[in-house]
Amino acid sequence: MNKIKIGVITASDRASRGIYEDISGVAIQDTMKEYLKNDFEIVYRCIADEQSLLEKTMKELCDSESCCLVVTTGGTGPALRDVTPEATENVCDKMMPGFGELMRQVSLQYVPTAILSRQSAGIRGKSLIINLPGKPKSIRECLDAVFPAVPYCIDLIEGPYIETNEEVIKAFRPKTK
Ligand SMILES: Nc1ncnc2c1ncn2[C@@H]1O[C@H](COP(=O)(O)OP(=O)(O)OP(=O)(O)O)[C@@H](O)[C@H]1O
Ligand SMILES: Nc1nc2c(c(=O)[nH]1)N[C@H]1C(S)=C(S)[C@@H](COP(=O)(O)O)O[C@H]1N2
Repeated sequence: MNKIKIGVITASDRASRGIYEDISGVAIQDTMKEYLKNDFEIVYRCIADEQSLLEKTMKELCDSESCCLVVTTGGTGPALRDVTPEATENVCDKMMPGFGELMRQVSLQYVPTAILSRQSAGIRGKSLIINLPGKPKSIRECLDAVFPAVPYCIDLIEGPYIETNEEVIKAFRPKTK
């Protein structure tokens, strides 16, 4: 069986130019290592906040690399160059607004500016794309909230069966009988 692939896309003008280190992209990778029992491979890209480049990269990770999950960080706010949600919407067949709703609700416990994030999620083919904000500390805050629903979502789009380390994060799968 092929190894599961997880895509990580950092959308940051400055991290992509090497002005600062991409702490958030690394935090997503570290979180996946903690969460997942499956053997998996990360497909990582750190790119500028350019909508066409974001769309091209999302398509590449979903279609050519066959990532069952693609997690993005950055570019979800109101700034002129923040276009990650638009890119996500353009490449997705269907949007999954519940992810953004829950992440904003949980994030409000940490920062009042959580309402500034337009983060969302959506399905492209057999891939789930989830947007996270750019701030390094937001990665775990958001993923801990939504990840319990991710394995079942991937079941429903006919992706691989994802198993989690239950002492870290517990996947919820509704009983089918
Ligand atoms: N990938 C990242 N790694 C480390 N720190 C980050 C990253 N993304 C954002 N940050 C930090 O969070 C702050 C706010 O994030 P925000 O996404 O608004 O940055 P930004 O100024 O739009 O980034 P950029 O100019 O690189 O696109 C940044 O100033 C930076 O300190
Ligand atoms: N959990 C969490 N969510 C958060 C934040 C945070 O620090 N933690 N920062 C907020 C801020 S200040 C902004 S501007 C928006 C958008 O961030 P982005 O443009 O880096 O994606 O995310 C918000 N969501």
